[in-house]
Amino acid sequence: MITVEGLSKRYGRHDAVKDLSFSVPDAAVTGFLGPNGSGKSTTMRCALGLDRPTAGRALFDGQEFASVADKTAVAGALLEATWFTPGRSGRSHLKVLARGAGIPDSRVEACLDLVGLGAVGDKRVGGYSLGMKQRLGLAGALLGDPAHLILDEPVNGLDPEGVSWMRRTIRALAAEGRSVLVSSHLLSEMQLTADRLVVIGKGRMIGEYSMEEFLAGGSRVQVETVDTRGAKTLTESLHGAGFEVAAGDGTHLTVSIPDGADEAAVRRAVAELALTTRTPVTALGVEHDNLESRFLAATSEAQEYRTGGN
Ligand SMILES: Nc1ncnc2c1ncn2[C@@H]1O[C@H](COP(=O)(O)OP(=O)(O)OP(=O)(O)O)[C@@H](O)[C@H]1O
Repeated sequence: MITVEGLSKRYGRHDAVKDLSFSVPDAAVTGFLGPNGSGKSTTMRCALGLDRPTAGRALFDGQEFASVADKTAVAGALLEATWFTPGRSGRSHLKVLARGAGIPDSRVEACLDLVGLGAVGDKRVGGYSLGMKQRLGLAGALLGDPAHLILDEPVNGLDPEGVSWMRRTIRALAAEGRSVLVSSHLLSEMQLTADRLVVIGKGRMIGEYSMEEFLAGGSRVQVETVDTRGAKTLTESLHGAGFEVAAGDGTHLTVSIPDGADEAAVRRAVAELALTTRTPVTALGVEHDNLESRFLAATSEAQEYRTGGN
């Protein structure tokens, strides 16, 4: 387990992260989410001792990384600015890392195969695509067969097949018992990859949740009627039955499903009211919040950089 305790990092007068506390349990994938500039990379660097926190600490099974003897067996990291010598081959890059850490060359071959670079291991890293570099970075992180993994934007630059491969690999690495902390801006992908979420904004904690908890509630029945008269009639009868209804564009209704309510029962109740009020309906279905809509709602106050007009 990785435990982050009251971590703060100040650059000059700017708090990059402030009093972050969360945990990254074993045998699970913990997604690390936050808008651009919210402090994810800073937190990861501080946890790994690559940056010195202004306050607080990160513990790997109770020990600070700086005081761990066998670092490669404790934590492996894939960070955004992973540096490669362009003229060196992927295999030779890993061999240099492995020798520095007293890891046998046989492990280099195993890691190259694991990330699917076995056939191109002798090619110069300078000729690798961004996706291949991400794979090589992951191979480097896995050399010491670490108990904990810290991955900053690992799907960055991967094509759809690569993204799906990375998801399966990350999940398999966690299933072997590792704790995995992974950041990504690809929220639909994160929804499929992570078991838990740590959400931050402007360097502060927003919350720590199971994926289920984060996505809970937030579902509604969407109804489309043929005309505005029907929509009005149905809205009135839904109100009469105690439902919360938001009107859409005249023929569209959104009926909230209360937290903990049986979705199918609410959908049936809406359909029955449409029938009893003789309201012709062209569409009726349940819609769920996804990670993206939940994330945007959770971090709306904490967006450091916004797109013009939004
Ligand atoms: N070395 C540094 N010196 C000064 N400020 C820094 C430094 N590193 C990061 N920052 C600032 O700290 C804040 C957090 O940056 P960080 O890169 O950790 O965010 P992030 O959540 O990883 O962002 P992104 O999602 O864009 O990668 C930002 O305001 C950034 O400008």
